[in-house]
Amino acid sequence: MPWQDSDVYYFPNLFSLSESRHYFRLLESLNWQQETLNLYNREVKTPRLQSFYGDNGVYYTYSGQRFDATEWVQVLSCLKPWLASTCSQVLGRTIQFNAMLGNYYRDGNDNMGWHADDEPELGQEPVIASLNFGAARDFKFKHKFSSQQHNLLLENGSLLIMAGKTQQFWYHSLPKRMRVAEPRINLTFRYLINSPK
Ligand SMILES: O=C(O)CCC(=O)C(=O)O
Ligand SMILES: [Fe+2]
Repeated sequence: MPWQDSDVYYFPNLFSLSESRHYFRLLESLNWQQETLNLYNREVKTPRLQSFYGDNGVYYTYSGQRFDATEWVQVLSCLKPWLASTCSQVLGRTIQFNAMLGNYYRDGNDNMGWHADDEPELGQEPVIASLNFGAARDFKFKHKFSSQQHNLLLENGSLLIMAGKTQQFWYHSLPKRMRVAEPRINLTFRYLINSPK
């Protein structure tokens, strides 16, 4: 995408309709959980389900809680090297992933608020490869220091890659869409640099 301070690529139809359906069905059986977060002493349920897989010992911290990765399962072990080589071709350097944070949006009410994936464990200029299955949903970008905004429709069977300075300069979000009745599964493959436990 030709946006300033960013390195964003969108590939629709990376998978055919029947491949996407097949993946959606397989991915429905990941260990989806609705996390409860403590925000200002109130217990708040995240407005979506999440799952977290990764190499042995990989974890991430979020809102003061620590999440340890579940061991890889077959569908993810297959997607991971294939996605890493796809990203390596796109970016022209070797890309690896050691974790996958998944999001399950049950319908258009489920959403994700504005954030940047800029935690220290993601390192400088992280590469985040995001696969989309099921309902098409709007995905928004908002520049951190100017008024620029962009909208991308993330369709069934598509890939979004965010790299370079994207997380440093932009927030992104997945807003509610009341008219969407179907579920959506999103997989974000990442590389986490963990300090020793
Ligand atoms: O569901 C999406 O496409 C957004 C996922 C996301 O931004 C994240 O997991 O950090
Ligand atoms: Fe994100």
